[in-house]
Amino acid sequence: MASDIIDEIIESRLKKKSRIFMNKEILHPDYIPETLPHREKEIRKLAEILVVALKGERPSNVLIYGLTGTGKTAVAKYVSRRLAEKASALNTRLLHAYVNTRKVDTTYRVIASIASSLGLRIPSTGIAISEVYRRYTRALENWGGLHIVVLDEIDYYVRREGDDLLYKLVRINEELEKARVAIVGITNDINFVENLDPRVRSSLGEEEIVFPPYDAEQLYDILKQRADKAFYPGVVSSKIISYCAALAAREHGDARRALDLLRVAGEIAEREGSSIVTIKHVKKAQIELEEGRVFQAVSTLPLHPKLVLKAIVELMKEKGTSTTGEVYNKYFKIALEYGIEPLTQRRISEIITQLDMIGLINAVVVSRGRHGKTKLIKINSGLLDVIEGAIKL
Ligand SMILES: Nc1ncnc2c1ncn2[C@@H]1O[C@H](COP(=O)(O)OP(=O)(O)OP(=O)(O)O)[C@@H](O)[C@H]1O
Repeated sequence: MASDIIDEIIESRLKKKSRIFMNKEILHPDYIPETLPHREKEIRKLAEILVVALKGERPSNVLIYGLTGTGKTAVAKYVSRRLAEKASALNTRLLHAYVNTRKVDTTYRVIASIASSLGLRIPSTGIAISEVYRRYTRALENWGGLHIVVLDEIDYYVRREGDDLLYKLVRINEELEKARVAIVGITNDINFVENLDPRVRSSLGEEEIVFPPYDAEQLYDILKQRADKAFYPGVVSSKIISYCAALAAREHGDARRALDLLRVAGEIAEREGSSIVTIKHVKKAQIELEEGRVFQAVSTLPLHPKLVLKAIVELMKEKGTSTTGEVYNKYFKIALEYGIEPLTQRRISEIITQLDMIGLINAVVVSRGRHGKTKLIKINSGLLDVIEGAIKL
């Protein structure tokens, strides 16, 4: 029986050609288009810093910041790839490495990944980090060229592993005679830089480029360029593109979010057997994406914030709203039920503020007359089930 269902799905999905997507890959966040509209200034600035590499000189290290989805990764990959292509045509020794240090999550793997772009094969375990580093330095020196190393999402890495590796990398040129390394660090956390070791900060930020958020018109152009190649003609009207652009512009001008919205709206249209994408599909996509984000945010919370959220969910279900004191009492009980030592009320107040900042709850300060102030805490009722489902203890 079950295999019949599978056969049926395979038959209907694989054999039926999409009427919506001509090439869905084009809407994928990792896809880098031939041109990046509205990033000409940033491309020019990064290329002007790095171009000296083609003359064999070491470019300054660069720190790129800007909010999520402002094209930092796309621009850094685009410029370093184009320079490497040019270098190969000119017979100049220039190679580039790109590592997302949030995904490649240990120091060992980060250096191994950087080294692999020089053709080094580092075993996945078994040698000391210092040895991997030594092999990388030796390979650089034997090769004698310029290595552009793009380290994306470095704030995650530094929070997790500290800034030792960055320190080593920005100092590596002192150990090298023939080869040179230039670092391009990318982060969307503006405060991150302030917490760096001052020596790392001054070397890494020899040059800084700030990426501003996109406005609705710029997002329109970005979406239009991708939509023209991703969808069959007539499937997505300019009204739909404007609508997605306006929604994403309202939420800090994030191109990734705008593209996700368009892609998911297309998927919903396809699932529903429609031949065009409508505003209704975009609205549904918005809900689907929001639920996905909330689920992700909740499931990656540490233990105590999860317990606090569980307390708030239970109070929401019992009485529709709650105060800081009630949340603490409930949290206290739940923690004991799970055999976990409860934190102080003060820590719980901080956690409530953090949950509010992430947008999982809504906390408003209210006066209780002589009894001072408290917070009224609520959860958007549309998200209650998703949040509850995501709290796994
Ligand atoms: N100017 C642009 N033209 C075309 N596509 C763009 C442009 N800017 C961003 N994008 C696309 O938006 C998505 C997100 O961009 P990107 O990954 O570069 O953002 P980011 O600033 O690095 O964000 P994050 O901090 O989340 O990594 C990618 O699919 C990228 O191709």
